[in-house]
Amino acid sequence: MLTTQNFIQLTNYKLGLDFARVQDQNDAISHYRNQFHIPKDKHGNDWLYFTGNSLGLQPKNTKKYIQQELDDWADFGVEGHFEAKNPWMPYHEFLTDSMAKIVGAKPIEVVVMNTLTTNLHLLMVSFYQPTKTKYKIVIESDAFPSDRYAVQTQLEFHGFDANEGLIEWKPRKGEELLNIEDLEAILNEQGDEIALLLIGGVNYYTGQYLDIKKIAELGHTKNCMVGIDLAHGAGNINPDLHNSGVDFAAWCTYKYLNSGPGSLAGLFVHEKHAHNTKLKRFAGWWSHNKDTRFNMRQPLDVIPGAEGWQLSNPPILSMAAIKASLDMFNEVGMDALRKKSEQLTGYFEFLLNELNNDQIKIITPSNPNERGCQLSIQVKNADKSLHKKLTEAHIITDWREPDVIRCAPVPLYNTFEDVYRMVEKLKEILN
Ligand SMILES: Cc1ncc(COP(=O)(O)O)c(C=O)c1O
Ligand SMILES: Nc1ccccc1C(=O)C[C@H](N)C(=O)O
Repeated sequence: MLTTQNFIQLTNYKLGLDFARVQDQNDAISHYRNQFHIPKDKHGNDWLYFTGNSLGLQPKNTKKYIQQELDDWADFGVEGHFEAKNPWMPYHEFLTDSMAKIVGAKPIEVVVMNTLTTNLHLLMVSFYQPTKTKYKIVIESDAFPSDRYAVQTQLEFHGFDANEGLIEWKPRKGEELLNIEDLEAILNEQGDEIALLLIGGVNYYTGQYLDIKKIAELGHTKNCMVGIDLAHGAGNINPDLHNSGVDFAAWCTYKYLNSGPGSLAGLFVHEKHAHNTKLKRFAGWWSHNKDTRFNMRQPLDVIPGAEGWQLSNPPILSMAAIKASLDMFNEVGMDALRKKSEQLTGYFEFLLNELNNDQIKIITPSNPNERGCQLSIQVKNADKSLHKKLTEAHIITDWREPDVIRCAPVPLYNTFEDVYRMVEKLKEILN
């Protein structure tokens, strides 16, 4: 596998456009790019799209999958719940096995439902059970704002002061990345007061992929519940959720899982909690035993496992888009994706380092085991003009305040040539 180190050893090799093209020719999964709509400029040239970490591109099959459900709705009305080609009553079950594979879970641990922040709240209803003395929540200091707001309002909902109850796991002074030893220190000092750790598995800003298993071990040693936000992890890295031992996790499907803007989210509850019917939860009729759901007037009989956290009958049109994407993931497999991803991002990192420009600094870890595909490029004395110039050249990255351009070469549809051209343009703008 080509890592950054390999690239550096390849000193005799011209690492320019020719190299990028050879890499693309040798890429075993390059044909998947043709299965996506790639936005184009007015001359018909493909944009260089590096924002799959915000909104993944549309698979060409998505329309067909949604059209199938529209046709079945037209043809069968309510009977589509049973008569549709993919009957709507169990539709979410068609997504479970593929989704479980993507995050390394057992099928009983996974369900697709709601949206990410909604799922985090529902999971906290069950897994944030504070007492008067053990009530604090740890998040990473630069958690995505939605997670921070969710946690603050959970604290307030339970009658605690959100400032006092929230503990931030911070990078050390002058650094951007988190150290697991610092989380350990927080737990050693305040573990008796901490009820929950809710951590972004891959940080949205730095792209740092944290050691989820270690976080779970540390949290559990102090009897804390451990939850992971996998928004930037699902479809990007292999989080091995079941073996990690985390209690719960949630993620969206519109980033690396290419399921469309605002699409439904994933939820994971570890098998060890699957049969604990005593866990508090907010329920709805979709939490209830499928065999007796339509008998009506029944006391709640919760489905074991993740499905028992569902509330409502789900939006099938959104699920159809998820199915289109997951069928592709199932075919390609996370191992092949990760393999290419490490090469593609390694190449990107190499080219950026070759620029040798002290105005820019990659803040994402250089160890492939501590990152997904995203590189976050900090720009000294930044204003947004660099990002604007890239966008004007149809190189789509995103800008995150105060000074970072996030750039995610996605192995399913980005090429080595995309990466090469992006860095060439960056060089031109910086000079
Ligand atoms: C880490 C993280 N958490 C939460 C969210 C919010 O997700 P949603 O709007 O789907 O609830 C996002 C992205 O929007 C995110 O990246
Ligand atoms: N859903 C969106 C809608 C509009 C604009 C951005 C988003 C994002 O997903 C942002 C992403 N979570 C991020 O890491 O910045």
